[in-house]
Amino acid sequence: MYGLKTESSFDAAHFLTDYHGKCENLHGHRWRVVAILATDELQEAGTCKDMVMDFGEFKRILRALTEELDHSFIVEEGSLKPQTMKCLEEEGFTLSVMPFRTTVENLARYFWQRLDEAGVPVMVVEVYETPNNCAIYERGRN
Ligand SMILES: Nc1nc2c(c(=O)[nH]1)N=C([C@H](O)[C@H](O)COP(=O)(O)OP(=O)(O)OP(=O)(O)O)CN2
Ligand SMILES: [Zn+2]
Repeated sequence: MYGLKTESSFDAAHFLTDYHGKCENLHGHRWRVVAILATDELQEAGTCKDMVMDFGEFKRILRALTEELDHSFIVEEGSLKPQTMKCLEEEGFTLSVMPFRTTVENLARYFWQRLDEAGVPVMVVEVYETPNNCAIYERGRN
């Protein structure tokens, strides 16, 4: 088994719905996303011969995904009143609406699924919410 690992980070705001503690309040993180690809065989020919995939392409794909959320407010769909959403939009804030509670576990699954949809052989995604706290989502556990 061959593996390839890269990472990308983004800054965003969020809050946890139905959380009883400080995380129920709007706050921010610098989320660090670490992605690991895995394949049994390397590519056989061409510019990517003997590679899992080109690092440049892997980094570009992951960075594009983190860039989508960078400096946005990640909001769980339905967690704010429609008029609140309207006001935030009218104020010009960038909202990233997600169909899930914005836990680091769900964000790890989100990035795993987006990488899978991009056609890369993703095995594991780790998302660090703080330097010490990380959630992991792995192939075969979806
Ligand atoms: N299993 C999970 N637990 C928590 C999550 C989560 O996504 N999954 N998220 C949060 C909050 O988002 C919160 O921002 C993180 O809280 P905390 O660990 O307390 O982070 P701090 O940086 O504030 O830690 P301090 O040690 O207090 O500085 C909570 N739990
Ligand atoms: Zn948080």
